[in-house]
Amino acid sequence: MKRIITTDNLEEDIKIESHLRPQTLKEYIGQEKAKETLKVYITAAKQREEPLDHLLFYGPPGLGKTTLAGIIANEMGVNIKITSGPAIEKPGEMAAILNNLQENDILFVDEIHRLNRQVEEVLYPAMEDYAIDIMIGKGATARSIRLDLPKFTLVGATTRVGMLTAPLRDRFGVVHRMEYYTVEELEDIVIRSAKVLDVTIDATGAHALARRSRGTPRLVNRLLKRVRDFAQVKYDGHIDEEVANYALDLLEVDKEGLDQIDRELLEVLIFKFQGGPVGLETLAAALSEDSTTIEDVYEPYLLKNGFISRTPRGRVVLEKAYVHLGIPHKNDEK
Ligand SMILES: Nc1ncnc2c1ncn2[C@@H]1O[C@H](COP(=O)(O)OP(=O)(O)OP(=O)(O)O)[C@@H](O)[C@H]1O
Ligand SMILES: [Mg+2]
Repeated sequence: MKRIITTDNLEEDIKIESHLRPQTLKEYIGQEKAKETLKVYITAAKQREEPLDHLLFYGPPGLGKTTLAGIIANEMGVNIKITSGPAIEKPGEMAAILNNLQENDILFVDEIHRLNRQVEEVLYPAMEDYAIDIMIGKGATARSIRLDLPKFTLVGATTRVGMLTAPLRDRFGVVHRMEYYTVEELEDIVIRSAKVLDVTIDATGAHALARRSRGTPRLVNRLLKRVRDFAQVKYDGHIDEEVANYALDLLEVDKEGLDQIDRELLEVLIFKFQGGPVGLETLAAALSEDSTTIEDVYEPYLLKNGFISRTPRGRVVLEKAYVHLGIPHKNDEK
């Protein structure tokens, strides 16, 4: 079964996401700290007619990294070239991309932690000196020549900042961690999206969707889209709390935004491992999931919301999980 609250970019999102993407910093809701500093950098760079410093955004999927990169290009009035770590296989491909940029352009590299080492090395001089070194000739006559590049800004995005090599990370002038959104921010986002999609939603409906969206704009938009169908077919096209809850219950997304898989993870921790601590690999095996998916996709939300915690000896379940799942907890053991 496809997980509705996966934060992955599903095919259904791609169709609507392009419409729903805010185009300016003003329309971009939340991430106040990032916005404040970006505004200053953008204004300063424009005044000096220079490119922005290289920027790295990291954080869980669906929090608006790609959107923000597009907005920055927009606000700077420059072009953006979009690519991703796994898409570039050879150093020559990276060199060609860089060489085709125009002055002050933005190169957005999604999943930048997945660049291979040789490709990554092309970026070092490019980021530092706006130049690339290319080898010409072979064997004894081989030599390297330096080719100047237009001044550009690299915007990198990653869900796994820990996997970035130090030389790459150090070349970013600004490193920003994306935060989960508050319920209020998600309400604003979903109300805005509803306008774009031409559906009516009231404050109670927006609240119901926002609460179950795990702090993630991509999810609140996806839930909106699903709920819209229910509203259209079973109600008169208007989304209020009742419609939202009805649809979300059918989709098995609970009031804390947890779905079947989250609950299963918690139950496995509780029943199979007596609440932990249990190592990531062991947990992954018990769930038949791979450990990176657990670490990148499931855990961040559970950690952030106090359902589990990470200890040096492994993951442990917290009180809140027992309460939420209605499982009696043997507190006396502690
Ligand atoms: N701050 C925001 N305000 C309004 N809408 C937002 C905001 N951030 C993200 N969105 C919406 O959420 C969707 C997902 O955002 P985006 O694709 O930028 O996430 P991402 O962090 O790049 O995810 P991934 O890591 O999967 O690439 C977009 O369609 C966008 O409309
Ligand atoms: Mg993205």
